[in-house]
Amino acid sequence: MGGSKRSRSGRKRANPVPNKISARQREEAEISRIEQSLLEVPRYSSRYQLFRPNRRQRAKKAMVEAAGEEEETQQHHIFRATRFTDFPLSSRTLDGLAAANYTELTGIQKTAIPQALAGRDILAAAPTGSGKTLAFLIPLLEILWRKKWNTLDRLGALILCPTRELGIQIFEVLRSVARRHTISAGLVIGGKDFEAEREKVARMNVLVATPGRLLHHMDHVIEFDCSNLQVLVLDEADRILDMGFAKTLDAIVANLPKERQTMLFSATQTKNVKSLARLSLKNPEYVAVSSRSNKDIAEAQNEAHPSETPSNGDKESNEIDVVGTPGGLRQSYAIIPGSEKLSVLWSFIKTHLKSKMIVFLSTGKQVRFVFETFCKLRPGMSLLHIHGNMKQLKRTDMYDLFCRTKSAVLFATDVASRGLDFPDVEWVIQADCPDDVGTYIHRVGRTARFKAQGRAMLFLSQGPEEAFLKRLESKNVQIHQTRINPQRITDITPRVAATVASNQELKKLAQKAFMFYIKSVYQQSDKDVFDVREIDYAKMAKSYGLSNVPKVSIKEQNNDKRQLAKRKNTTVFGYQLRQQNRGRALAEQHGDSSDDSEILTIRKSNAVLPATEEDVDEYNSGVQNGYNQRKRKKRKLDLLGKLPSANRLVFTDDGEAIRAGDIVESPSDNDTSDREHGGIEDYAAAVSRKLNKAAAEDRNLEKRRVQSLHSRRKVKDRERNKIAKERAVESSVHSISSAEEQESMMFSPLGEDEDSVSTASVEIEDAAKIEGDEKKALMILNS
Ligand SMILES: Nc1ncnc2c1ncn2[C@@H]1O[C@H](COP(=O)(O)OP(=O)(O)OP(=O)(O)O)[C@@H](O)[C@H]1O
Repeated sequence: MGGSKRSRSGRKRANPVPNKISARQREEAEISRIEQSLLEVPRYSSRYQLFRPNRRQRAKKAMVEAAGEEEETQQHHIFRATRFTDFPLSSRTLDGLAAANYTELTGIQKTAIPQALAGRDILAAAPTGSGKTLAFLIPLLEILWRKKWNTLDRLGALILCPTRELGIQIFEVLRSVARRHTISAGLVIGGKDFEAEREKVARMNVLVATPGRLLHHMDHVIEFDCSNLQVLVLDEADRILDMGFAKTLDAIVANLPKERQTMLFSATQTKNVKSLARLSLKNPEYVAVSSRSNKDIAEAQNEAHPSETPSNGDKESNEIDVVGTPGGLRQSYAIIPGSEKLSVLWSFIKTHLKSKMIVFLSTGKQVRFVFETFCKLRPGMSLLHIHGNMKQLKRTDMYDLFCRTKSAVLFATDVASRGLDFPDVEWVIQADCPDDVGTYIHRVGRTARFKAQGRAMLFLSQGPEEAFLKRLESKNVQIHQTRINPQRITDITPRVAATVASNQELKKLAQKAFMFYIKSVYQQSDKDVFDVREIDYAKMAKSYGLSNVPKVSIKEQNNDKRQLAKRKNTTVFGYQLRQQNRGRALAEQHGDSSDDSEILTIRKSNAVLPATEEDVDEYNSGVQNGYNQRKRKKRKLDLLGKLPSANRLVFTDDGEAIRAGDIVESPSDNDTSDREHGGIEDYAAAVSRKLNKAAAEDRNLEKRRVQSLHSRRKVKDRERNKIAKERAVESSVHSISSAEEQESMMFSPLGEDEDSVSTASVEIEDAAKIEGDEKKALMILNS
């Protein structure tokens, strides 16, 4: 056909595209240029190290430093980048970033992106609101683009995050920066239509997912193939790696190829080698960036090496690396009596009517109670609430509404504490003390995001909670005391009491909020900070508008996981895994189990329980196990005549905790004979008496059953013998049987019949009747 065409005029025209490069060729040239420049990206490893260097590595480092090579590697142009355009990125990604108004790099983006682009495993820690999302999304897009990923290649990248709202948020950012890429991406989170997702999930190249829902797809969608996965990202990695998600994560990782790039991001990064080992990281780069002036603080952390042992109690000190709070954040705390918290909170809201704030509370029940009560008291600004047990649609509505609104209060559980990027939040109030420093860091991180300023206020109850300040101090969290002027506090207790008294629903809610709060304090593992015995129950109940203190009983279990594990001859880890399956406990912890009973039974656990409703959703496989365990336990209790354990703690109406074994109940009680005891020995004797009595009853029952079985069998035998005897007579008449047979029949068990007469007279009468009938029949035959 030739390389040229003729024009209409007949003149020979040169080929229009002899030198023009096709789009494909251009892209290939771009890929090879980028790959070339990434070949030289040096590792940080001589400065940023996750694992303690061995002697040889230390010697090598010393040599490198002596030769001044260290300086040289850090001078690589990629480390001097300040804008996205300084990085070797595809024009597709750069266009997407520009369109979304991202131009300058943040600290974590500067340090993490080059290492990630070079294909290395990464453990990244940077303060909240410092742009970690882009730090993993950009490399992920680039890696798939360089590999020319398309639909036929199936799943190429997977991003796991702990909550649904965070999943939605990450997906939105992905959509905005990947607008010029041709890959497909999907969002897989709980609370959405599974069937609708299942059709699409297998066709996606990138998935943003919560662990439970993803595992559900892995288990139920045959076509869902992850064997080609290139990149795995764990956002809020320490949360996903903790005990709450352990089982699900392990199951997910088992479905993924070992040859992949893994990236972990969080503001409170885990350095626990054991939990990291589950991800099979390959020589990971540890990238930590502090808030202050966005400078890397890896040098300071070089000495702080990860713990090899699972921690007990103070989780942060061993496992979690806290890289500080955002630079624009001012933090303060106030010490107030627990019973005055609601009044102080109300007064605070009333003096900040134009602000946008988040109020964190421990349980879903408290969130609902405070929200409903404050709504009724009408503070004069919008009130919203979000917690794990809300319907997903309502949850998303609340999230959207709070994002859009300029001034409002959002009452929330820790479901909203991680990763969420609500714009322009001015205040974060922690009305209840957070579980640990990690939770504190994430909660306050909902304000002062990126370059914004923000304020955080922590309410600590007088007493043990003040010890939380020491925890913050140990992690260099700068926090200042604010003294509350009593003159400026409006005591809302009478108004709350009147509102609660006039509304039965609210009263029930108040009771539950009270009980679940006590329970949440009791379940905390840091006993120096959280102590139920220090709570003034009467005052606390009064502040919730209740005239009586709701009864709360707590079943105490052994405090020490290790001891328990030892007794059960299992590892601590094994014990913790079993603990996670307690689905109901999870639901209760976050507020909204369906248990309406007045008396709440609390089982203590030191295991870190999943924190959100989706955990419950996602651990539904575990729920069945928990249910069976509870059923077994209930049967055991029934056997004990429903006697409680001697170690159980029971709270009196005055809030005093006493052991069940030490209770002397009133004579009016039904079980007085057994329960009137003054000490553990009497109590044990009572239990043992009860058990012996139950065992004796069981034995009698069994004896009677065996006896009746015997007598029935004898009657049957007798019947059989009668018939046999008849047949023998018959055979002698007709000469059918042999002589031996006749003999055996004649001497067969006739003697026993007499014994059984008394026990089965009715049957014998019948047998005699049959005998007579048969004889008649024979006679007729013979005649
Ligand atoms: N390079 C950038 N330029 C401008 N804005 C940015 C940049 N990187 C991130 N941001 C903005 O900063 C905010 C916080 O980012 P992001 O949510 O990624 O923080 P984070 O570190 O993941 O926080 P958290 O620890 O709470 O999850 C977002 O609003 C995001 O749009």
